Amino acid sequence: MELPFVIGGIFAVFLLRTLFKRLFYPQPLPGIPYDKESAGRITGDLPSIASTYKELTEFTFPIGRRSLKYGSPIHQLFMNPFSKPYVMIDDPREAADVLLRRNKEFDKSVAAGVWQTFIPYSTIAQRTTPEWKSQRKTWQDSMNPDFLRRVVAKHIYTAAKDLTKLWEARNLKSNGQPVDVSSDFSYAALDAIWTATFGEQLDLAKAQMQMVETGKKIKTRGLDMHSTVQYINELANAWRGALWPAWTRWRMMRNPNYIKYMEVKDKEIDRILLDASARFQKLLDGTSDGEEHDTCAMDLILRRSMLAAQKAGKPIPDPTKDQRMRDELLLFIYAGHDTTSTTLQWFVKYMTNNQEAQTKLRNALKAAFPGDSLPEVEDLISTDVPYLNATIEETLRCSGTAARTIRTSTTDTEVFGHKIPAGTEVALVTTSQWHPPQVSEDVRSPSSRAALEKSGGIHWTSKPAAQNLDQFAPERWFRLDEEGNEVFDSGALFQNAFGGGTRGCFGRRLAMMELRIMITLTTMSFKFLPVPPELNSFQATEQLLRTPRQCYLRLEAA
Ligand code: HEM
Repeated sequence: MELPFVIGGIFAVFLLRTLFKRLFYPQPLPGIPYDKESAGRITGDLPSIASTYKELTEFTFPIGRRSLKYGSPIHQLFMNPFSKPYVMIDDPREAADVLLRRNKEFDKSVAAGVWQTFIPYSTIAQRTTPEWKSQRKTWQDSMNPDFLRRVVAKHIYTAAKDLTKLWEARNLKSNGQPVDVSSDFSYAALDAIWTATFGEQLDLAKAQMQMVETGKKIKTRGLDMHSTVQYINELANAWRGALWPAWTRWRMMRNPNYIKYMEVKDKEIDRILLDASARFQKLLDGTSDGEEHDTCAMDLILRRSMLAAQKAGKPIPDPTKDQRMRDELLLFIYAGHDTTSTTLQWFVKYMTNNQEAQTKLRNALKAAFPGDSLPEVEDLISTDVPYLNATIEETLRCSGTAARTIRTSTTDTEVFGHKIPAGTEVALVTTSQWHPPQVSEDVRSPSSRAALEKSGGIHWTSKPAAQNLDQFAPERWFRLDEEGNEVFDSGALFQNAFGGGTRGCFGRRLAMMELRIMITLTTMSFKFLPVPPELNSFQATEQLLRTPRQCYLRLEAA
């Protein structure tokens, strides 16, 4: 064969091979550590993620800890074939900086996923556009502290009381044996967020109590709604490792279960919206703006939109046709249910395993709310109990309920001195559970450096609060003030559990109120006694959230 043909052939094979690799193999971002073996296969990190998941039923924290192995607080993962690498930022300080101060370079990620499929018109599924801002503005007042105190708190309080009654019933039947309470939290949290959003009761904890007392299964509308809501958590798994996310979504939307749950959910929303609209049509007589009739977040928004139409002389809009309103209401339910339920499950586990902290918390609550009965709702939400605040912060830190929060770079930028091209998905660690590898100050962003200087120049890992991070210790959230008094310090550590910045958790105030009420009523009503090791695993099952695999309690009246 002629030499030029041979050379040409070799060149063509080389070219094809390079092209094939470019098209099908992971393309690491220069300078950012990654797993070499993963980069050498089309499926990237998927096999190692799958095996980690198989062994531990979670992957975000264990894979994130690779940063320790690399000695770098930033690394990259090849999560989906044929797509760009994910950049993992495992440094709480730089994560907070991206969330709080770098909104011009990073926006909420809207990669095709569970929200984009299930509730595409809700705020969580959208980039931060002018439309998003206007939609957020419409809902802003539903998280106003006065609205929460006046309208929402009593609903959460009722749900928390129902939970304590359910546990009284469980305790009577249990003969001192441990009982699985994971679904109790799921029911109580859905009871709470459902009434806070729609003003109607689902009475899930009450239905459970009836079942515990009679030993018979019952079927209620509330239980149907619970299964519908739970379905979204299961959906999250469908995207993990999807070769082609758009195809996964297409297939899912044709799944009979998906269709069934969608129908149930749509029917229920239609009914609720039409009932509320009819109620306000009778109430809005033009003499006042009707604020006193609000019973929940939906009422506030619906009444205002009806009032605006009335004032403009336009026909009252049909709320069932308002896709943005429907999806935002559902977002309240989905984002506000499992998150609080999961965090509360971790809370009781930390209490069970830290009896001293539990006693301190109960004593602090009893000192704040003296007397034989539980505090009334007004008293409960207006009294500051520093040890309760510290326990909540520590629970959020240790539980890592939402393990990461994701941003997309909107422009070519840098993190830790590494180039991050526009359109890269950046996964930010939400908890301070270990010390990240150290880097020199000059590779941090200017805003990160300025923030350190402003806060006194001490790096967080050298603070007393940041020692023994694997231990549950509410005390780390206290500092001494000028007079030498111990005071609660919410800034003792970086707390990214709710994300942050413009796109941080919208329901944070509601969530904190709910944690406050649920924790106070349950801790004042019961002692959480130690449970045997075989029911005391701290392993998590990671779906959309990190949920404890086991959540058993041995209760005793406090
Ligand atoms: C302990 C409970 C909760 C935790 C740990 C939690 C955590 C989070 C996190 C990590 C995010 C992403 C933030 C980001 O990307 O920066 C988020 C978003 C969100 N959360 Fe929560 N959440 C909780 C409770 C709630 C509740 C009760 C609601 C009720 C309405 C809620 C509504 C939302 C909404 C609407 C968003 C989307 C915000 C946006 O995209 O702009 N969350 N939450």
